[in-house]
Amino acid sequence: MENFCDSILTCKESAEFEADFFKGDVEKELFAMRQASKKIAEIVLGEFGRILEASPKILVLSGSGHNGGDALGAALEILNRLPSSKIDVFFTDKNRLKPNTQKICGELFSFKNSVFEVSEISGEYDLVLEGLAGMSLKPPLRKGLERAIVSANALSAKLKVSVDLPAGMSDEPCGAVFKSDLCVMAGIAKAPLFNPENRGIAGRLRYADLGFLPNLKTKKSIVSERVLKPLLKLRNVCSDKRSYGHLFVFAGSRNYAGAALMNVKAAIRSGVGLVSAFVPENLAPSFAAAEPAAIWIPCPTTEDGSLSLETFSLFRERAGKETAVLAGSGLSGNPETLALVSEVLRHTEAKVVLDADAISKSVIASAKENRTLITPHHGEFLRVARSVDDGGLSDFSKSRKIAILLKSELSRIADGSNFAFNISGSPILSRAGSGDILAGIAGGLLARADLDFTPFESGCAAAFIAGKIAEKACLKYGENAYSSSCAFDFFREIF
Ligand SMILES: NC(=O)C1=CN([C@@H]2O[C@H](COP(=O)(O)OP(=O)(O)OC[C@H]3O[C@@H](n4cnc5c(N)ncnc54)[C@H](O)[C@@H]3O)[C@@H](O)[C@H]2O)[C@H](O)CC1
Repeated sequence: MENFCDSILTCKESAEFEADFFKGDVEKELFAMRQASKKIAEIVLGEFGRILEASPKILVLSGSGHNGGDALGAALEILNRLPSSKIDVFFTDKNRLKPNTQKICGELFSFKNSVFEVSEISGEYDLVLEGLAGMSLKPPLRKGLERAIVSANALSAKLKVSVDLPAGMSDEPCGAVFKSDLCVMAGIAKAPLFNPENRGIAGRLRYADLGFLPNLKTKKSIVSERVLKPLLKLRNVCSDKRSYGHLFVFAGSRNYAGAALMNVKAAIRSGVGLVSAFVPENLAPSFAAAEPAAIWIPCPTTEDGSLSLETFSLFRERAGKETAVLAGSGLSGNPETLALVSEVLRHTEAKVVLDADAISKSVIASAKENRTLITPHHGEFLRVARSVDDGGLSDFSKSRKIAILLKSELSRIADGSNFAFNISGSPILSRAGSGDILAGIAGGLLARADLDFTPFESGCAAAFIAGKIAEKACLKYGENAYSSSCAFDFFREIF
């Protein structure tokens, strides 16, 4: 199994690793700093250029460490790409800049008509790049830094970006913390960003992989874009649809019809060879018109319009062909429908994804060990588990031997041996339909015989892909004027 995750280290571990890796080699450090600066600028302009002006007014907040150098370097990169930018720079201690920070600072200030030093943090900016302090911050905060953080938090700006981690955030609480909209972790993903008490402070998290951190097996990790590698391979020329697996979907009901269609469309676009969807009989014709590539199986329903237990015989006629089963999206909590899902689980040898209503104690009791992924949001998870904290997630996955993709603004994937955060995506996903698409991707990937993903891997890949689709969709639609059904246009841009 390829490792699809990158390590998370504490600030202390990161500082120790970097000290050992760079061994004070200033040229090597400068190279890393330029790479970090470039990646930060690329993320800022690539993803958020849409909300900045063509001539942005930028404030750089620089400490004397390398964090400051990265922020100054990012401003320099932005200036090179948007030459009419106006840049103000505030230093906490200009006389003590580290040599590389000093060097980048000199390069930035050589643009005399565009770059100015300011002695206080005030005014209005399009973009704030905060590099006041990073992983080497030692509590308690000195007064100057604390004042700078407080003033920066009071500033009005379209986008506040913290470099590596927000100033004031560290392994231990230090007091004031810079509040950002975006945080670009440089070289190493830092643990404080993932502590529950810090969630939300740093805004959207992104990772600038500088390629110097080897794969260290850490307790917690972030999903890496390497997860896409198997999906970017050319398909085998001597293959047919069966080579890519067959997903059986049990989804939709009278009140939640669209969920089934979302599941199926997402699964098909995840590359699975065949999808058979068991849906309420009255919905099948319109679904077939909307997605003719799927096999729509009209199924008998209960009085309230959800799949009835009689559907089981339709499954039995086809059983054995499925390489994965996806059940639950829009299915309703009707006990008869849940009994159907339990019965299907008892009679399939395939891997399983359970979503939404199918995340119930009775259904999970029928799931086979090490073959199941559940995709709950917090409320759904609390129906079957005691706690949504990291420990609760690990304990549940370990004791039940199932993988969990717990959806939230920072989704977590665990399977008892592995624990990963997914950082792709944005609040554009906080709308109806996102979960159905996510479950469809997870089901589609899990069914793909050619990939042979574990439930944990398919959870990681699905969360990462759904997030990346959201990032691409934002560029076209912004975060508001968007519908989940537009997501299908963006699969091709990801893999
Ligand atoms: N190691 C490298 O060569 C590279 C690292 N990169 C990234 O740079 C930052 C870390 O840089 P570092 O210089 O180690 O630390 P900081 O920028 O966090 O500097 C700390 C900063 O804060 C001041 N400070 C410390 N404690 C306090 C306090 N209690 N109150 C006030 N101020 C405090 C200290 O004086 C410094 O000014 C990290 O992101 C790395 O990944 C580059 O990307 C590449 C090269």
